[in-house]
Amino acid sequence: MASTATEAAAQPAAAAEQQQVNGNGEQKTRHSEVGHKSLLKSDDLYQYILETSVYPREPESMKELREVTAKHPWNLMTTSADEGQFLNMLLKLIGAKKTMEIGVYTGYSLLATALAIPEDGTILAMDINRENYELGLPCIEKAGVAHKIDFREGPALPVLDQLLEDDANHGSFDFVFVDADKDNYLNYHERLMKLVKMGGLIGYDNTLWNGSVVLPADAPMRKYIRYYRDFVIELNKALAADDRVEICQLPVGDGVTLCRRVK
Ligand SMILES: C[S@@+](CC[C@H](N)C(=O)[O-])C[C@H]1O[C@@H](n2cnc3c(N)ncnc32)[C@H](O)[C@@H]1O
Repeated sequence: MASTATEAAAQPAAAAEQQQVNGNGEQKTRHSEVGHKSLLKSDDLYQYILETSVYPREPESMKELREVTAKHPWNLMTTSADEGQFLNMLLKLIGAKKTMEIGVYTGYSLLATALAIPEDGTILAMDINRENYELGLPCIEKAGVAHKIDFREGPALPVLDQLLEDDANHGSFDFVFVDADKDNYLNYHERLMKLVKMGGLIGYDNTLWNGSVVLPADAPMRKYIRYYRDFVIELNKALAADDRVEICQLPVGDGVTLCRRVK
């Protein structure tokens, strides 16, 4: 179960050791630390993407929500602006109408979704914490898209089980974004495979888990990174072996794996 407090304790992306050869031909170890959680390990390149392609096109309401979130102590949990732009484009491309989000926090990915779906589109949004959702809600209301959102406070798993009791919900969702407790992703997956329509998409966030998926088990890692690392590795293997979905793992943000239901 994710602890928001421990997630909040997250520091910027992990420090990286780089081997470099200096002018005298000597091997040198350079210690570098990037100040963002994108897996693109260059501040300059990442900033270039944000400043060239993301911020100039970011809707005003998303900018406001990002700024509100930046003042919150757990702000490292938020979906990044480039990932928000990606989700918004993806939802438009697939023409998503009935959607779901597990893990809302202050609502940046939720607003990216709400702005992408049509006027009569819906988002069933779940989070154990309503307070954070309410922090971003004024920006969502100002954008005129709050009517699309059905927010449920509490753990997501029982809500999914409840949905499954009604046959009408089976195969009915166009898109689901999962960005919550990593130790439950496989439990979500089994349920979502029944709730998402054939050809529908599930996006799992943080599937590269701060780069820790390729670190040796005994490498130094922050406590919460270590705790979820094995769950994320297990998820990635399970999704790769699951013939009910086509998959595509993208190095956007902290890694997003898209699953398209085909069975
Ligand atoms: C990484 S944040 C979500 C970020 C969000 N998508 C955004 O764009 O800002 C993870 C969220 O999952 C929520 N969460 C943790 N466990 C949960 C559970 N069992 N059910 C629903 N939400 C949960 C946390 O309260 C937290 O707000």
